[in-house]
Amino acid sequence: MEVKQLINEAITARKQAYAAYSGFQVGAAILTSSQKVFHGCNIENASYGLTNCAERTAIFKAISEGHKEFEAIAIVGDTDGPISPCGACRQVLAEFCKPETQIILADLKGQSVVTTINELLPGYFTASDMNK
Ligand SMILES: O=c1ccn([C@H]2C[C@H](O)[C@@H](CO)O2)c(=O)[nH]1
Ligand SMILES: [Zn+2]
Repeated sequence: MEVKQLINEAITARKQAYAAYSGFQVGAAILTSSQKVFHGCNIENASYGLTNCAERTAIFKAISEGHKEFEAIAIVGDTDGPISPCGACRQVLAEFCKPETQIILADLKGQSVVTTINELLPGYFTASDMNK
């Protein structure tokens, strides 16, 4: 699947955003190694800290349906230039992205960048860091 196609899937997913407090809608689409696409949007809460970002929604949906291998994820918001995932999402991405998994960040104006987890969160904490 083309980068542009996955961005379009994320743009479609964004329409489902529940952004009652920030008014900032985000969409995500994750492509599994079996070429299946799962969608996600941000889901806010009156207790603000309980908000789930779009990319985590997409990842959790895929994981909960038995898909753990990912080729790419696209994340889209109405930013000036590619959206920047929050720290919590970077750590969740680190759990499930391979070094070569394409992390596609985009805005609505056609600007995008393809990056990797090592670029987004260098030195991230991982399971193999634990002596046990
Ligand atoms: O990469 C991002 C950045 C922000 N948000 C959401 C969280 C919150 O609902 C709103 C404003 O931060 O945007 C995402 O879903 N993904
Ligand atoms: Zn986030």
